[in-house]
Amino acid sequence: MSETVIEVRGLRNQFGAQVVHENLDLDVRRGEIIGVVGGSGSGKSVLLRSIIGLNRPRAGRVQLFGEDMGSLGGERRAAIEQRCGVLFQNGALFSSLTVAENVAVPLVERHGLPRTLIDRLAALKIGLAGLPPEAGAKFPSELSGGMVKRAALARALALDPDILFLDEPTAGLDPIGAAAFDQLILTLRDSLGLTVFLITHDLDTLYTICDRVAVLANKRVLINAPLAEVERQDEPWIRDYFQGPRGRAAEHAAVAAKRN
Ligand SMILES: Nc1ncnc2c1ncn2[C@@H]1O[C@H](COP(=O)(O)OP(=O)(O)OP(=O)(O)O)[C@@H](O)[C@H]1O
Repeated sequence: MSETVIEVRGLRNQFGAQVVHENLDLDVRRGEIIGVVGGSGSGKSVLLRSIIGLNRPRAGRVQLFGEDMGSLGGERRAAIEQRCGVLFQNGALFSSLTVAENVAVPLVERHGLPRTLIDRLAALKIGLAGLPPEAGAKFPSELSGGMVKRAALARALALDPDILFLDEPTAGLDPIGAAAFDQLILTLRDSLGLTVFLITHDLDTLYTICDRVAVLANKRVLINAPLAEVERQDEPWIRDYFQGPRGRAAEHAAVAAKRN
């Protein structure tokens, strides 16, 4: 079995009286694309933020690459954080910077590299994310929704991460744009050997690119397994989600795509 790169144990998150996670466990293996699903407000983004250290849990522990993030400090922690690239829900690009400048931000912050090298690396990442070279000079407001996602992806790839965290990357894209983005994630995983933690509501994404699916409900991960196994669970949320009309349509589309 492949190495576990993210290990979450006994996680508890609470805001005021609202308990979002209680005794939550999750394992993510090297090289897999894991799809994280759950109802709105079930705590998917809070889980992501807890794993990358932007949210301090009330209890439990998060290990990345075998290191306990709660007890690490300083340079060691920064070195591990650098191995994580994140694409936030809305892209979170700086609107006053061009795409190339946005992609350069992590390179400038972390490396202190010469400017010419930073510019070349930024151009490389822009290409990796499937954008044309001229997109580098544009501002986020000049881009389509799909291009904004790709620009944010280029920035997430800036420091050559081992794990890519994506929070609803295809939300707001048309079906063709969403399918193209899915294929890009798959290609990047295969070519760069990434592990991908992907929050999504997009059933097509689950059926086409995810190796395993983690379902968040009742404040914890109910199941973390290949889709075929998840679908068979007799649990109300899972049944409604996968056996409803949208779930069935996505399944049929995936079967038809594999046949062609
Ligand atoms: N910083 C915070 N302060 C207070 N409450 C918060 C904070 N962050 C998240 N929450 C609450 O935690 C719950 C889970 O939020 P989260 O954003 O993780 O949900 P989600 O599953 O990602 O939802 P969606 O699918 O709608 O994006 C929500 O009720 C949210 O309001």
